[in-house]
Amino acid sequence: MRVGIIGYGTIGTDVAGFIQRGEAGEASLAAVLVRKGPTCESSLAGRSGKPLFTASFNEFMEQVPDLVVECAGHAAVAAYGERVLRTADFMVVSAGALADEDLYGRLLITARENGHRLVVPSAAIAGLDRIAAASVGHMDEVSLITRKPPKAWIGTFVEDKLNLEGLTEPVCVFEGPARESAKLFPESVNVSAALSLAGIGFDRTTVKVFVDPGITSNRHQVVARGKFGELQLEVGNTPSAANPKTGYIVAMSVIHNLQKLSGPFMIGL
Ligand SMILES: NC(=O)C1=CN([C@@H]2O[C@H](COP(=O)(O)OP(=O)(O)OC[C@H]3O[C@@H](n4cnc5c(N)ncnc54)[C@H](O)[C@@H]3O)[C@@H](O)[C@H]2O)C=CC1
Ligand SMILES: O=C([O-])CC(=O)C(=O)O
Repeated sequence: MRVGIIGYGTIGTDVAGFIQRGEAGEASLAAVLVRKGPTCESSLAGRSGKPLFTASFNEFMEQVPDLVVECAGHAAVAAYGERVLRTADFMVVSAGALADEDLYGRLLITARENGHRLVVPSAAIAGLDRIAAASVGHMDEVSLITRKPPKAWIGTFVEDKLNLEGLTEPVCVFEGPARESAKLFPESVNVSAALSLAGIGFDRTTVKVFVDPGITSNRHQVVARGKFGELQLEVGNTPSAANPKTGYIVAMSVIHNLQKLSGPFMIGL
């Protein structure tokens, strides 16, 4: 399976490294779409030889990837999604982009018409297998509480509202439906979108977001109730050194999905 990556930041670099070290099953790395490009990173050699680094989307797609992994943010999903799905499967890490109903609808139609798939990995959250199965029946509630340390909010609008360095207590910076949280925190609460897509949708999934000076990991608590029974879980993701908003687990989850999609055995669906 030939893979293309859009975005060579924190997640994209990790994903490329895992693939080149042979850790992504049968997947090989065909090309990386960067914003300004070809860079010195074109020296990234490994299992797939040297993948093409390019800033040209056409050149990128000419490498004929079977699957494109988006690791570049909401705008990239909107800019490239339909064009990717005409010729390849599309794995969307920036799942919050799909809170735009119109975009989500167009991506699904394009995928269906062209025989490709839109794939959302679990990424920073857990339990989507159970939530998705549970949503086959009636569900009463799916809720999420996301908490991240102050440094994870640097560079977001939260920085303008709070003195991040001076916080001594957790502060709730959002409470409402997932459709709003996914749009309001494009780099930080994509988990609310993945949870919504797995379960009862963006409007019924409820979300609270906290800046919490008392923690060192990025924490996501999920509660769900319905005909299936109930689920309560909490994950604590180690923040990446390169970007404290993002947990290392995100790239690992992408790699696990590449293993599933390219190989003979699937688990954790
Ligand atoms: N689903 C989930 O659980 C999570 C999703 N995310 C999403 O993943 C995105 C990426 O996260 P990081 O790698 O930590 O961010 P990052 O800021 O370290 O890297 C993003 C990279 O994408 C590049 N880029 C942006 N637009 C591009 C374009 N049009 N073409 C090519 N490259 C482009 C940037 O130059 C940058 O190098 C976040 O913005 C967020 O939306 C992040 C963490 C968890
Ligand atoms: O990595 C995390 O813990 C979650 C994250 O940034 C997101 O959902 O966008």
